[in-house]
Amino acid sequence: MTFTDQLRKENDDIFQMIFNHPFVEGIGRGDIDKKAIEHYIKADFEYLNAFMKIYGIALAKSTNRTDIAYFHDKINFILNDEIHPHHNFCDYIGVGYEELQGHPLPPTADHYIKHMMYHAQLGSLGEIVGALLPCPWTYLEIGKELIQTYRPTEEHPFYPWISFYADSRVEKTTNDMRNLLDQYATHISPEEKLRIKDAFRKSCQLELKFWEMAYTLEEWPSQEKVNFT
Ligand SMILES: Cc1ncc(CO)c(N)n1
Repeated sequence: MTFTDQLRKENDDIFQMIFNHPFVEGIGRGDIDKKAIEHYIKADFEYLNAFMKIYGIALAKSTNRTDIAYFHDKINFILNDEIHPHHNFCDYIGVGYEELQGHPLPPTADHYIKHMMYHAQLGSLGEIVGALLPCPWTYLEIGKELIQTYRPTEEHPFYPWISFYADSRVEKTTNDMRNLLDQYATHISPEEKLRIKDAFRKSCQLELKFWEMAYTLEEWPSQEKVNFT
């Protein structure tokens, strides 16, 4: 069993909770509260901005051209391709994408990006990848699960979203990241492996909580804004 097989197995409890989350099931059924989608997009636009910055840090810590090219491609993928599932949600709720950009992050999304940033700033390349990997991996499996369970056709309102994440490009992103981490894990200490496991599990938990954040329209206790950067 590879290191990432082991990570997947040890976190199967969370993966199953994600598949059974009412927001995720709502994508499959084709009905989600419009306010929840709006909340999701507002947070996810900023989340993906943070994700690209972390790819940039991973790129800076890379030691060979293969890894540099990988992170470069992934930034491009978020910038130019991952806007499509967002547009699918925006079209469904009838709100322009621009209106949903530049909003402060609710607590869970704020926590998630700071968790990734922590490993990016203080950890090894392995730790960064451990924190990033649940992002494509959970979405790939959500896409596949939804296809299997709901067999959506092109008439399904979220067909573009579901087929985007079930697609071979997201599968390749996940597999490339897994290969990178599996190779990395062949020459690290048991302590570092534990740090990577911790980073990976927390990201899985925060993926689940991100859906819950959108579903419950989570906000800070006081909405009074501080300066948002
Ligand atoms: C929170 C979150 N996790 C994963 C993805 C997939 O890239 C996303 N768009 N947002």
